[in-house]
Amino acid sequence: MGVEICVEGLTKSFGHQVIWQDVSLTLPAGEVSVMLGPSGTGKSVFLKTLVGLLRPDRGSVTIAGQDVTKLREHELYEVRKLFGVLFQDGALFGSMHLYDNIAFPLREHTRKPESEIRRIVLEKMDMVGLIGAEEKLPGEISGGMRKRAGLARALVLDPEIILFDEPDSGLDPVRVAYLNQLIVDLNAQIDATFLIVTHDIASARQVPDNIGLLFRRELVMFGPREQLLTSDEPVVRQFLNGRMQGPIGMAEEKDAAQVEQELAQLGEREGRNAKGESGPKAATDTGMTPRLLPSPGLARPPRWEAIAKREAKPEAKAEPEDEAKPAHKTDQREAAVTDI
Ligand SMILES: Nc1ncnc2c1ncn2[C@@H]1O[C@H](COP(=O)(O)OP(=O)(O)OP(=O)(O)O)[C@@H](O)[C@H]1O
Repeated sequence: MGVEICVEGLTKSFGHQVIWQDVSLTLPAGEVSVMLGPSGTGKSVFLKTLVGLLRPDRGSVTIAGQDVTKLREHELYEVRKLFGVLFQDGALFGSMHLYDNIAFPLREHTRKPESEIRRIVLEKMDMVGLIGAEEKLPGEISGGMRKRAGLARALVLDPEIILFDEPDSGLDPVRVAYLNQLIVDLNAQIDATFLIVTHDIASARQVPDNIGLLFRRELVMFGPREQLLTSDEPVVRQFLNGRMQGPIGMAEEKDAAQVEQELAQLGEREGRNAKGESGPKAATDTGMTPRLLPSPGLARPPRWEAIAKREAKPEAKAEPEDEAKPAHKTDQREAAVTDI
């Protein structure tokens, strides 16, 4: 299960406001990818464009041989069946019990008998740890439970692709940790292609196979997790370390002189020069974070062995030919598999 999503030269604007341009990347089938970026850089717009809810100005989104951007409404309806989407608040119907909320897509899109619907709903509720909460209303449960109910609903049509829009927003750190484990376990079980938009750096470091970063109306970088975690690109380093020094400002971009001065000061502390290039002591915040593994007893997808080997020798990734490049200029997956 799981299908590849191939995005090429995608540009989206609203009126004169360009949201992002020339975005190219491949979300590999069955893998987990995370999209990061400061607020307002168009991550949600990107998700909506993948599902065909928004039309781009230029470019293509190829899924299972079809360019989503060119499809008519009735064709999009079919392609959307490949997707499960977990919206920020779970997007549950407030007046429906969880059971009916989760059964909703099955009743809307299939002709399955109620006995079959019951089997599927209970199976998905079990997967997200919600057995026993069938009769609860969304208003009676915690935010974490609402997210899990939204996830169960996203799963009922057995999607090949699951999009998560800030699944961790509004959750405490412990609930986020449980949710991350659930995401990793689900991916191991159903092997669908996952794309997660998040602001939670700890999650972005541990959960995905691939990370992308949107900034300044473009995709700064997209590539395997270890390449971004060890990258010297100033925007990537600033974002993954959640600090003020660097090109990303409070509300807008900073001017070049200010960025240079900040990075020089930071570099003095960490042994790097103003461009962010590494010196002997620069490893402080570019280290690898251990990957979150599926729970014991879950079979790991076949790609895990290759990824584990690759990550076991991240120093090999630091060599120039293996460096993550701006995603629209090179195919990151080629670089990713060179030493597997
Ligand atoms: N339908 C729309 N019409 C006009 N502008 C829109 C529309 N949808 C989004 N935008 C604009 O696109 C920009 C990007 O919005 P988006 O919600 O995708 O950002 P984001 O990166 O997901 O932000 P956050 O991290 O804060 O959720 C914003 O300036 C927003 O106002």
